[in-house]
Amino acid sequence: MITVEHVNKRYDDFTALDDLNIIVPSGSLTALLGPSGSGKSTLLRSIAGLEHPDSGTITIAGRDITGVPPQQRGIGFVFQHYAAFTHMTVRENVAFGLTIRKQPKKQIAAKVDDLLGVVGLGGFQDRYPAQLSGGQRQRMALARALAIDPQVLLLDEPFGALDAKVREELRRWLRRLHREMHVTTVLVTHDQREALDVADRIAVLNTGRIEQVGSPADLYDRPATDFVMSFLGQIATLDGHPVRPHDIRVGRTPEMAQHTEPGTTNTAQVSRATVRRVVRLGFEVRIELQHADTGDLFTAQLTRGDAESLALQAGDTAYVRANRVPHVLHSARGKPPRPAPGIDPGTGANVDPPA
Ligand SMILES: Nc1ncnc2c1ncn2[C@@H]1O[C@H](COP(=O)(O)OP(=O)(O)OP(=O)(O)O)[C@@H](O)[C@H]1O
Repeated sequence: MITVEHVNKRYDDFTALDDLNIIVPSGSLTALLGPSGSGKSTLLRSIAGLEHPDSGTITIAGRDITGVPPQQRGIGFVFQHYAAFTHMTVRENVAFGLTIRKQPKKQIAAKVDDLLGVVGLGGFQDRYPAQLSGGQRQRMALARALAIDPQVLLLDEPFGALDAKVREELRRWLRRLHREMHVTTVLVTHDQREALDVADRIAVLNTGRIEQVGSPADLYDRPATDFVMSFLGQIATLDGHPVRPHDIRVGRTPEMAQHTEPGTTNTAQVSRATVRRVVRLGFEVRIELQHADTGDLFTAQLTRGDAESLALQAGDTAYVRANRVPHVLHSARGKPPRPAPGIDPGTGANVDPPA
């Protein structure tokens, strides 16, 4: 478990971390998610020992590491642009941390072969970094970070420089790797989709503070603040209520839009709108609509099947209704948070109920 308590970090008169508290449970894959400049990297680098907080404490597995040098913290670190040793082979790069720790050669060779297999680079051991693709280089970086059996793995936008398809593959791969190895992992990302895809816990940062920590479903369905709600996924406003685009029911008639899922109640009203544009994106279809009464523009997201059976086109009239409105726990930061079950009112962190 990593605990960060009352950590402050200023750069001149700029506050990068503002009395920040977070608990990262052992074995979790926690994403630090937030807009640019919210302090994600500063927090990660403080855990790594590459930045020194002005005040506060950081512990790993109960040990206060606040003043401990990075190499003695038991951490593996991977950056967006991995600084590989270009004159060393993949094998030598991965072995580096073990070689400088003067482990027996045979043991190192066995460990490195094992890790290269784990990251899917078996057979690439004699190549040089320049002979690898960007995705392969990042996997080599992961193998190198894992070689020292770290207690904690810290990843700073590790796939940020790669194209979308490779990123997606590596996310899936990271998820699997984490399932197999259970190393407590903290991943910095500004990409909400990446956080939702990969992490089992997400901490949303804003201006150097944690807005909320919880499972992806917690944050998505029960955002603690407006900021979390708007940051995690798109939000449309329908009749004054925030609603996720895929929670808008669209019909050709008021009755179709009125339909309520069995077992749910819904008091939202049906509104009339005009279809402005229909955008097909893979299996999803986005329908851009304009509210007939207010003139507001908003987007509904449908599956391709639903969209095809509706066959709406630009200019058509549609009827819409919010199927489900996210429940924001407290509407703005700074107001005393209403303690909700499972939320620590002091830190905003989610507290798992005792087993
Ligand atoms: N060495 C530094 N000197 C001065 N200001 C810094 C320094 N490092 C970071 N900052 C500032 O602290 C703030 C937080 O930076 P940080 O890199 O932690 O943000 P981030 O959330 O990781 O952003 P990004 O997603 O853009 O990397 C930023 O406004 C940044 O300009």
